[in-house]
Amino acid sequence: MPNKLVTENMQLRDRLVQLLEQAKRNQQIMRRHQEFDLKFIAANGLRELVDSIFDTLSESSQLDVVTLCLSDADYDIRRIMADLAIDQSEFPNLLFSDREADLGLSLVALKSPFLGKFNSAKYGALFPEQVLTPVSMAIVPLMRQGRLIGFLSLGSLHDSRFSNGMATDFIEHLGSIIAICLENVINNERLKRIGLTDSLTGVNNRRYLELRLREEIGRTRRQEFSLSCLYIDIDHFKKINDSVGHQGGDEVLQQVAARIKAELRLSDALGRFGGEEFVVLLIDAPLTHALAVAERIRASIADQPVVLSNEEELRATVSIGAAELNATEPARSIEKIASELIARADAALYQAKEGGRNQVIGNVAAKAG
Ligand SMILES: Nc1nc2c(ncn2[C@@H]2O[C@H](COP(=O)(O)OP(=O)(O)OP(=O)(O)O)[C@@H](O)[C@H]2O)c(=O)[nH]1
Repeated sequence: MPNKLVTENMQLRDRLVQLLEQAKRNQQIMRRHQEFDLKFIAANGLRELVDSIFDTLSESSQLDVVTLCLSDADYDIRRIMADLAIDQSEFPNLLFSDREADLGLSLVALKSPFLGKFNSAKYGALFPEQVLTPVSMAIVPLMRQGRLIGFLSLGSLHDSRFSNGMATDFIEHLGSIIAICLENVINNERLKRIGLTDSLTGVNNRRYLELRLREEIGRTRRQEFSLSCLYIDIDHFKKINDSVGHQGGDEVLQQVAARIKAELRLSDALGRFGGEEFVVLLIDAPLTHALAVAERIRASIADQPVVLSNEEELRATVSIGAAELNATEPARSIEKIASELIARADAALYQAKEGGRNQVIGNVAAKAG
């Protein structure tokens, strides 16, 4: 009898040790999950979130390949990435689907995680050839408010890593956190763009230009590089509206904005300042450079007719005034310096209009004074 008790006691002790170990392991897993959550939630913007999804998951979960596929039928997310100067080639594992149908039925119908062997016919779209081909995988649909916004795909070169019947709680939780964070950063970027973008032409608006000008003046003061400003106005725009209608006029505005943008560097800033007026900030550019850019813009608009959506063609021209920030500005408020720079470019524009339009004038006198 005592022997039986001793054996039972030992068995219970063993069981207790096992349970304690299990509890410790669970606690470690929980802690790791919380670390994931915190990293994703703390990501400051789209680039940081995508970086953190790939780095954190590949390293901490020892996965051989992680891909993220986002539904982007309107090209909206890719446009946001371009505006944020995020080069898509930096993220070969970030994929986009233009249409759900392109992903195949088996994927679109997936409403909860799938764990199992990799099957290229069904899931090849999520692990394209340029990325590593896994042996086993977990595919996690990313859902927001009942809508599929993409897939997170985890792949391993070991066939036992993911198999049918494994618990999916953690993976489901991971999917919902990533879906919320993605939606959040993308919506934030959309909001920023709405507040600082001109809805007709898609270029920045006046508010953005004014904020950016203040920033650039501050930088110019600290680093002593040059900053120039172009004030661009479409000539006789009232006549254009009168001849092709307001909608045709809107199309001219869009095409002029696109032609100006095509002549600028990525670091320059273009904004629609008012009706048919645009302002460009040329970063690290003295007046001579600004005049050359302005001349290219003028020619790119005057030399090619604008073709409207109804195929009607018309000639448009612009007048441009240019001014450079005076590097030896006495210490005055940034607001004052900003408004004077714009006013000097505007004064040069006035001279260009007076001089017969379709021309560029630089505010040389003001620069010297
Ligand atoms: N289609 C369209 N027209 C606009 C928009 N905003 C302003 N306008 C028009 O732009 C015209 C500007 O005319 P004005 O300021 O008289 O100048 P202009 O005819 O371009 O003549 P100059 O600048 O002297 O060469 C007005 O007829 C406005 O109604 C817009 O968003 N769309």
